[in-house]
Formats: sequence, C-alpha cells, structure tokens
Amino acid sequence: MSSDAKRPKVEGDYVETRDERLQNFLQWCHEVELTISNKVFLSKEGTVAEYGMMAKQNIDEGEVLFSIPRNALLNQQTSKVKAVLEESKGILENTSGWVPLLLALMYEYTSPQSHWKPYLSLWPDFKALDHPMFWSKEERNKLLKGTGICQAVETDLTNIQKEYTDIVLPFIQSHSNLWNPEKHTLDLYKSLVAFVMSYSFQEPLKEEEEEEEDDNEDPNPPMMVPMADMLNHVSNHNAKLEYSPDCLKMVAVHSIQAGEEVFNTYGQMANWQLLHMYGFTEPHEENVHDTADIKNSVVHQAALQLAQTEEDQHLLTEKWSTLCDMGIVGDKGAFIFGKKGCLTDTELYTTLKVLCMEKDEFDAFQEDREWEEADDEDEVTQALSNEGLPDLAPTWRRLLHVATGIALNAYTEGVEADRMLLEDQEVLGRMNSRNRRALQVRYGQKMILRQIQQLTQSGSSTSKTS
Ligand SMILES: C[S@@+](CC[C@H](N)C(=O)[O-])C[C@H]1O[C@@H](n2cnc3c(N)ncnc32)[C@H](O)[C@@H]1O
Repeated sequence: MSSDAKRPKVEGDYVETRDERLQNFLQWCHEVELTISNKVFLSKEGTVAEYGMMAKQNIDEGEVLFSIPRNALLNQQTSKVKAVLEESKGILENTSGWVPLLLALMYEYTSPQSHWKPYLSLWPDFKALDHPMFWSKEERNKLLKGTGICQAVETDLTNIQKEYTDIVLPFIQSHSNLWNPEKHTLDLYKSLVAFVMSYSFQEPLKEEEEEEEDDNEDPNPPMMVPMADMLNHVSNHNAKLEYSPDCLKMVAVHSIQAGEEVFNTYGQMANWQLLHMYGFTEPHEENVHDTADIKNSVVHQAALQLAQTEEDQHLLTEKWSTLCDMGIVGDKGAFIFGKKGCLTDTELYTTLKVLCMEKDEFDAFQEDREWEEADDEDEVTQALSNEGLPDLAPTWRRLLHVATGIALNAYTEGVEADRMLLEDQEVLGRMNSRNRRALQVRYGQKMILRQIQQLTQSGSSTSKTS
C-alpha cells in the first residue's frame, strides 16, 4: 500500500477519509482517468446505505458529477480473460447472458494482480448483500408470502445451480490455469450473481439498434461501472447515468444542495423488485413506482366464482381459451397495478370485456374477429385508472372486485395488521431488518390492491363504460 504522502491529490477525493479501501479505489480512479467533480465525495456517513455519494457544494441541474472512460468499465471485453471467453463464446451462451461477465468477475475478484483489485476490494466478502436469495426458504415463505418474490427467488436459485453445474464448472475445469473449482465455488458464484444483480449496469440500445433488434429483449450484456455503482437509489432521484461513445457521465437531473446525498435511479422499480434484485426497499409512500400484481389466473378464478350456471362456466372456459389464443393472458401472466391505476390496461380491458360478454355478443365477437379492432388507447387508460374504476360497468367492476379480494387473501395478514406494525416505532425498532423490508413490500402491495377493491365496490357509482 502506498502512503498518504505518495498519493496524488485526486480532485473530489475527500482525503480525510480513513477508509483505506476507499483511498485505494480513489487512487485507482485517478490512474484510470476517472474524473470526479470537487463538489461531491464518497462516504459511508450521511448516506442511506453503506457507501454513497454526498454533495459537498450546491450543484446545478445538468452538472457532470463524474465521468468514467470506457476502458475503466469492467466486462468480458476488458477483463484479462477476454481471449479465452471470446474463444468459448458458443459454449458460454445462456439465457441470462450473464455467464461471461460472471466468469470474468470470478477471475478478477480472486486474482491478487487484477487491474480491478482496488475497485473489487471495496466489497471484501459481499457481507452487505442480503437479497432474499440468501434467506432460508422458511424465512422467505413466512415473510414474503403473497408478494411474488418467493417464486422469483426459487426460479433464480434453480437457474444459478443449473448454470453453475452445466456451464460454469465444466468450463472452469477445462481452464485450470485461470480458474480453480475449489476457489471458484457455487457459493462465490451465487454472491457474484447477487453483486451483478444489484451493482451492474446495462447500456440501453441506440435507436437504430433498437429497430434492428426488435425481438431481442435483452441485447446488451451487463457490465460493472466503477464509481457509478457507489450511488444509492431512490425513486425521486437527483442524478442519472448518461452514455456517450467515449465515456459514461453521471449528471445531476435536479439541483442538489450541499450536504444532500446524490441518488441515481436503478429504473422504475416497485418495492418487490427492489427487494428481489437489490435487497432493499423504500417506504411505500415514497416509492412512486410501487406496484401490485393480480395474476391472470386469479381473474379467471374470480370469473368462475361469479359464474352461476354450468352453462356460464362452459362459456367462460371458451372465453378464457380465446383470451389465451389472443396472447392476452397466460399461465404465468399478471395484471400490474400502480398507484394511479392499471399499468397493463389494454390486456385487462380486453379481458374484462370478453369475460363479461353475453353469449350472443361473444359469438359475434368471435365471428367478426372484432378483437382485431383496437379500443381507443386513451379511453382504455382512463377507464382503468383509479379515477375511472368507479365508473366501470357493474359486471366489470364486480369481477375486478372479487379478483382483488382473492389476491389480497394470498397474504398472511390483512393490510390493517401491517399498518399497525409500521406505525408503531417501538415494534419497528425491535423488528429485524428482513422483517422490516418484507413488511414494506407486503404493505405497499396490499395498499394498492385495497384501493382497487374500494374503488370497485359495487353500487359506488353509475356505470358509463359498457
Ligand atoms: C449499486 S450499490 C450502491 C452502493 C452501496 N451502498 C455500497 O455501499 O456498496 C446497490 C446497493 O446499495 C444498497 N442501496 C441502494 N439504495 C438504497 C436505498 N435507498 N436504501 C437502502 N439500501 C440501498 C443496496 O444494498 C443495493 O443492493
């Protein structure tokens, strides 16, 4: 380690920090020409979680806070193992597209000579990662029942295990000069998956590429962006990352006052997504992007409950298979509700419309293939916004009301029980942090569902939409 005296003064580097790892990282930033404005500094003090960036002086909207040259990004192209990853491209392809980066990280993270050592050493053992994938299954099922996270984590864990056993381990074994199965274990792989989940960035496609890659949903592989990944997230963020051909820049999107934390955005993330991917949550009130799902199958179940005769049930089966054929609903699909209304409004509108049709109407609908005529998008959005819900046709409203009830029953406790816990500071203080985060997710989802339930209460208003 070099002494303070030998260390060059890095612009924006708050040398008063006694954090040696941070000092080494800032020194490395200087060497790779990653430039930082002297109006900001990295710190563990005053931030919402561990490292974060703080404003030292007032910052104007549009100011560049730091700039990262492209050769300081860590991905399979910049890693020392680039050539061997490139050679084996075909073998390493998998559905997530993460394997090459994960192999590069396994190598760089454990290599004492790695060019990336001062950066990766900021997280010596990934102790701070506490995604639900590290909780026990019992804990997940107890705390997160109904939130959708349990199933998402089970799928992740199955995929991680399979990816490691089928692709990574054989590859490591055949490249024993670079990797070693005793060091590069499944446990390390799992920690690195969580690290990539919560610290990596994915460059958005340029417009031309987007047009070409119409069917490709996940075209750019993830990469590690030193410094940008030191910023924490809030939905009401004040900075964002911009991509240009030479470098990536963190730019203030609002003015930031001295003493405030600089927050990036990880995207428009509901609390369940934040907990699943990043291991934290925002208070439901503060997260403007919070959502709750009603599974497609739950709306089907609600319609079956409302069907009064065998004939109705039979008709319903036909309607459901029509909706499946149209690609509107599916086994794993869900309707998503935000704080202001349904975000998958076209799908829900068509589903309610078809499920609530009389038999002759449905026959005509099928014959005329009327479904190919799109409904007016603005009208659909308005009808399924919170403002529009009380005015839905009574049959639609009833169906949505029953479906919401079923969705709410999937949770262990009611919304009032969670509200009481959240309002009692003493109880909250005694709660462990997993419990608190799970509570935020459950409470937010239930509040959104409860709101739909209230807005679709029968007899609340006369119908306008039919
Ligand atoms: C990209 S890193 C940010 C740097 C991180 N604080 C550190 O010290 O390494 C993302 C991680 O920071 C934490 N984090 C980010 N925003 C947060 C927030 N608003 N509240 C709590 N934790 C947050 C979570 O642990 C998340 O997985």
